[in-house]
Amino acid sequence: MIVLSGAIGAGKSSLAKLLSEHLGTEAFYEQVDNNPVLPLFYKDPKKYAFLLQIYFLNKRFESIKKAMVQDNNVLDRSIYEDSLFFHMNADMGRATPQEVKVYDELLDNMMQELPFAAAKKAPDLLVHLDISYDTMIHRIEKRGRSYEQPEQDPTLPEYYHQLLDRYDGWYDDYDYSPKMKLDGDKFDFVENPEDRQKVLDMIDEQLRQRGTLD
Ligand SMILES: Nc1ncnc2c1ncn2[C@@H]1O[C@H](COP(=O)(O)OP(=O)(O)OP(=O)(O)O)[C@@H](O)[C@H]1O
Ligand SMILES: Nc1nc(=O)c2ncn([C@H]3C[C@H](O)[C@@H](CO)O3)c2[nH]1
Repeated sequence: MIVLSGAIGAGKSSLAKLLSEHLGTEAFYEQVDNNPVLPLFYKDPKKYAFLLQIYFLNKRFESIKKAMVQDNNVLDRSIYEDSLFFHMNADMGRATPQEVKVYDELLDNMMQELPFAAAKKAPDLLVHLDISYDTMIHRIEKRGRSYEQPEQDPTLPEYYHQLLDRYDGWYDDYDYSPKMKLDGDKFDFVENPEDRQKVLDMIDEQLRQRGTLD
């Protein structure tokens, strides 16, 4: 299983599609457009942060169980990033210490139940898409989900800045599996065929080193 990570609009879903087609495997996407809690969360984060987190945790767990049955299936966000989001929101006063405790214990408990707890303890590779604030905003605008637009809510730019800051430390500390970082500002793997090929070559190389690609 290959896991993609990165902030909002980093290009995870786009790369998941590209990579899974290239490898002939299956991609598993985060529940966004059909997520009934996400718009509620952006409208009233304090009320819905915990519920949204439980929603994502449940869906993520379901995806991981399906994705891990075959080498090189692609997951478009890691379960570890859910926790990053939630702890950031909690530090912003949007969840109580009790909610954080329940979440952390539930996550811990669920992780122990994953089938790979017995054999493979983690993804085969984490591919992190690193983007700047300007790229993030540009992509959020390009994609156009109404509740994510900065003009909808004057606190969103600060939320996005904080998220990117946390991601830097998170990637440096991540040690559950081999990892690689791609410059998401530089490589336009969505529009530019040359960039697409370069990115796929870099990932293939890592997979060969891990023994999951011939
Ligand atoms: N490397 C790239 N170069 C140019 N455009 C890109 C790149 N990656 C993504 N995009 C564009 O940015 C937008 C967001 O991309 P995508 O939905 O893949 O991001 P994501 O990381 O899955 O976001 P989220 O976590 O919010 O779901 C899309 O419009 C996509 O076409
Ligand atoms: N609060 C919160 N916790 C999460 O675990 C989480 N995971 C994703 N998201 C939001 C970011 C994008 O708007 C959108 C798509 O990634 O969903 C989250 N929000």
